[in-house]
Amino acid sequence: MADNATQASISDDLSNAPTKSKRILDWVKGVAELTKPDRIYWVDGSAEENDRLTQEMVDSGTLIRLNDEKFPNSFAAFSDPADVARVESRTFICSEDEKDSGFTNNWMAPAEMMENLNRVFDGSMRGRTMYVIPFVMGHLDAEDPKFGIEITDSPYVVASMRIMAKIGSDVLAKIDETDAFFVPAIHSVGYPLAEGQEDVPWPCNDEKWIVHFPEDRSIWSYGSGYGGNALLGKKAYALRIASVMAQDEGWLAEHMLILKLISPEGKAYHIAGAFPSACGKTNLALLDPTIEGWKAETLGDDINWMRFGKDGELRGVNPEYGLFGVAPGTGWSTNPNAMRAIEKGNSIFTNVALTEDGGVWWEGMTDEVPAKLTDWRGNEWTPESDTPAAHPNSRFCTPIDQLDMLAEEYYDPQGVKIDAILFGGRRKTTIPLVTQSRDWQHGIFFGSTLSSETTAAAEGAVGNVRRDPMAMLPFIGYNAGDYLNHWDTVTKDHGEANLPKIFLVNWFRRTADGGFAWPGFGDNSRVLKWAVERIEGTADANETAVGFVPTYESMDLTGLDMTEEQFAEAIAVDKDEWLAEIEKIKVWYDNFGEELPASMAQQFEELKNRVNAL
Ligand SMILES: Nc1nc2c(ncn2[C@@H]2O[C@H](COP(=O)(O)OP(=O)(O)OP(=O)(O)O)[C@@H](O)[C@H]2O)c(=O)[nH]1
Ligand SMILES: O=C([O-])CC(=O)C(=O)O
Ligand SMILES: [Mn+2]
Repeated sequence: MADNATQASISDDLSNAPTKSKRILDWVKGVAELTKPDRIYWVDGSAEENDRLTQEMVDSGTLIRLNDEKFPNSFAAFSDPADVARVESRTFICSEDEKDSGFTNNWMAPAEMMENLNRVFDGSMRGRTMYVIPFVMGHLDAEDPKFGIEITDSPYVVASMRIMAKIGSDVLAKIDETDAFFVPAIHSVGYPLAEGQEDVPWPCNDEKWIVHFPEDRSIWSYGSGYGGNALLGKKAYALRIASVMAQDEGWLAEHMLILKLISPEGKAYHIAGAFPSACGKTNLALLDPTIEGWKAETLGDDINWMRFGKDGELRGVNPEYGLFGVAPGTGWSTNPNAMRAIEKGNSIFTNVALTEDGGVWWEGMTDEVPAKLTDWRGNEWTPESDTPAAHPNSRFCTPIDQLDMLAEEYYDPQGVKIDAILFGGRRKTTIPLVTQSRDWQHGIFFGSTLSSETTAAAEGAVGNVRRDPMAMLPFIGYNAGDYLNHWDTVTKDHGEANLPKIFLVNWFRRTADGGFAWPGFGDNSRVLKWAVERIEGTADANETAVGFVPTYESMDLTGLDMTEEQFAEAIAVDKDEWLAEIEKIKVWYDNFGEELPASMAQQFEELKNRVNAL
């Protein structure tokens, strides 16, 4: 399109915008002047619009429509093989002062970063449509709704954001009506099209920038179309920017699932759990308890915004509308609830394998492995192939209300009272199956020293132990020392009685012969039962140097073939392992320097003394 004609069409798109807000129009206009798209499209969020956009993506080869009988209204997408996960090395927190970003984040001075961004975004949307997506994280009728507007040149992002957040006309109307603050979030895949140039199914750029400006609460993302890099309501807003808002406003934005566990007597407990990416949040959130009479319902599988209620209790809300779950390992035997939700359709799968009858498959979905598949790279695949059929970080993106087990409190803007918090990671050794903290401070210590072997959810080597405080290492939008301090100060005045009990869990410990020490998945309900019985004061525990672990008798192992010796292996506290762990914690804590809260330094000293006395 000639430049004059493009400009005319852009000004039409602006004058026909569904908002009269000068603030929004000026911003959108400015982004269009920089990125130079062919047109601007205002996303209304309707089903008709989604049908149109997904059909366009089918026609252009970005999406494959799945067999409608097996997966209605569902699509598969395949990313560029170099764009398969969050890119932590290219993720920045650009505070004015470097100190406010801290050692866990990449930093660049805002002015210098803006020079970069102005360079890469200049003309980055040429030949494309610029979509404007108004969205809200959490409830539209919350007391203080958290709005955002994402500008993107990726229709895949529009369709995925529609699943993950509440988007469209109602949201824009509410922003207008209340003149509300919104987080401006700008995303470009960084693949402009020259006149006549043909597009590729998954446009992206080798150069990537995932940038957050905490002071003005804005987000710029360039070069990737994938997951947390591109769906900016999720990790970028609901964790990185929200953690900064939470620090200012006195609440907590956390990387946690929220589960409602109901006892045989009908008493409900709400359990939050912070596990690093690909360490079991979605699976626990969709738990199918294996113990008689206990039931579970889901509130959230990834993000938990916690505020203090009027009676001083800590309440949690899930700000998302969809599940963005790791596909491999999600199957009929491990997670039937996810499978039932997925089968209802309305989903986008990314980097899974395709079956011959127009369905999808991934490792662990069914016990039987299909004889022939098309793998995530588009190659023919058989069980003899030596690469996985689905990428290890392949994902299903599915509306959360398709879960049969969704708790009714999911719809309550006040959220639920959190009774327990679990911190968990993936550790082959050292960390017992479950440990209750000695008190609230000791629980924060659990979180601050949380560690896990790295997974495929982020680029880089898999399997190295790294510290991941509160499972927030890649998501704390400010100085990590200030973040630990915020956990401490924001909860200080509320008293142990109002605060949740804290537990450290490890579903991934290995036995001497290399197998898992604990069966995991639905059997994790046994650990949750023990935890709520600890809250009620009815379950026994042994006090160890690292906290309270269950006695063999106190853990309900009915129906499990687990001897006392095997259980002892799962909960063992080994002096040599802990001496080594203490050394590693020291190295980790040294990073904080002056910023380490005194209370955590003290917890560390106390742990050291207890372990040395073993
Ligand atoms: N052995 C074992 N594996 C588990 C258990 N729970 C989850 N997993 C596996 O861990 C992987 C990731 O699980 P998810 O529940 O998707 O992890 P997540 O924390 O939601 O991941 P993100 O969405 O990246 O934040 C899958 O391959 C699961 O099969 C468990 O209890 N035991
Ligand atoms: O953000 C993503 O791409 C997916 C996700 O949930 C995570 O990595 O924790
Ligand atoms: Mn998940």
